[in-house]
Amino acid sequence: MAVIYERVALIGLGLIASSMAHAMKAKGLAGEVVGYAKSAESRAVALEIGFCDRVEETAAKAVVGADLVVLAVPVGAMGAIAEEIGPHLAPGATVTDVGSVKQAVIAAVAPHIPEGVHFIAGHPIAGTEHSGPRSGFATLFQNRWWLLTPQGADAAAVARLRALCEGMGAKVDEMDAAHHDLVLAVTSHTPHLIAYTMVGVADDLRRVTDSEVINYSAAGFRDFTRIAASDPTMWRDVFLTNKEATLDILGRFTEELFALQRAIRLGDGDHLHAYFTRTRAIRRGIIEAGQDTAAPDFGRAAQVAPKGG
Ligand SMILES: NC(=O)c1ccc[n+]([C@@H]2O[C@H](COP(=O)([O-])OP(=O)(O)OC[C@H]3O[C@@H](n4cnc5c(N)ncnc54)[C@H](O)[C@@H]3O)[C@@H](O)[C@H]2O)c1
Ligand SMILES: O=C(O)C(=O)C[C@]1(C(=O)O)C=C[C@@H](O)C=C1
Repeated sequence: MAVIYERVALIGLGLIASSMAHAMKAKGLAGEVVGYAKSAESRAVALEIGFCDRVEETAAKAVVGADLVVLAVPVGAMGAIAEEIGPHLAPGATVTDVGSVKQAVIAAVAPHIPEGVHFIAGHPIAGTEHSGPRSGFATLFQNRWWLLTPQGADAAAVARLRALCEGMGAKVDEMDAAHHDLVLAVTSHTPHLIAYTMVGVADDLRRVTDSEVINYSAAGFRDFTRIAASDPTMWRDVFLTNKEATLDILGRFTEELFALQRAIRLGDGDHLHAYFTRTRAIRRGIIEAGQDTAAPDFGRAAQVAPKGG
C-alpha cells in the first residue's frame, strides 16, 4: 500500500498507539513513526520493539513536522496534551484522537488546535483488557469499526484519515459526537461498569465462597473478569467524561433489572422466558449481520505489559 502520511506522531504509546504503529508499518502507510510517552521505559520499549522509528522526550517535540498527530492517551489527559502541542503543529497537519468518548475530547482539544490544522476526532471500536507498549498488535483493527466524528472538518483531510484507518483494516463510519457517546454508553461503557460490579460482588463474597469463585469460574463470569481487568485510569476517565449518557443507560438498566428481579421473586417464568427469547434473537441478528468479529489474537496480547507507561 502507498504511504498516506509522511510523518505520524503518536502521543501515548499504549495498546492503541502501538497497534496503530504495527499496522501502519505492516502495510507501509507511514513514512516515519515518531512516538512520545510520558515514561522513559515506554519510549525505550517502543524503540526496542521497533514500532517507532524515533521517540522524543516531550509531546511538543514529537509533533514537529508531523502531517498526522494521534492523541492516544486517556480521555482525561487529552486537553493538557493538546494545549502543549498546539503551538508546535505544522500548518495543514491533521490531529486525531482515539479516545473512547467524543464530546468531552472535542471540547477539551478543539480550543488548542490552531487555524489551518485539521482536527478530526475518532474512535477505533477495538481493544483488549491489556495496556502499555508491549500489548499492541498489527491486526487489532482488522474488520473492526473506526468511528470518526469530523464535525464539519475539511473533506479532503477526512478522506485521507479514512484511507489510513481502512489501510489498517478497519471499516469507517462517520457520526455526530453526541450520538457516538450515547451508542457507546450502551455497547461499551455500561457493559464495562456491569462487569466491574459483578467482579466486585464476587470479590466481596470471597470469604463465603472461599476460592471457588476462581476454581470453578464459569464462562460467563470469566468473560466479566477479562473486561474488569481493563485499565483503571482509562475507564475512570470514560465514566467521568461520558457521565450523562452512562447515567441515562444505567437508569434504564436498573429498571429492567428490577423487573427481572420481580419476575424471579414472583416465579413469573413466562416473563423470564419471553425476555431471554428477545435477547437471544439480538445475538443471532449480530451473527447473521456478520458483526460478531471476536476480539482478535488474545494469546498474543497476553504478554505482560508495563502499566501506565
Ligand atoms: N484499550 C481499549 O480497549 C481502547 C479501545 C479504543 C480506544 N481506547 C482509547 O484509546 C486511548 C488510549 O488507550 P490505550 O488502551 O492505548 O491505553 P494504554 O494505557 O495502553 O496507553 C496509554 C498511554 O497514555 C499515556 N498517558 C497516560 N496518562 C497520561 C497523561 N496524563 N499524560 C500523558 N500521557 C499519558 C501512557 O503513558 C501510555 O503511553 C484512551 O483514550 C482510550 O479511551 C482504548
Ligand atoms: O474487547 C475489549 O476488551 C474492549 O473492551 C474493547 C472496547 C469495547 O469493545 O468495549 C473497549 C473500549 C473501547 O473504547 C473500544 C473497544
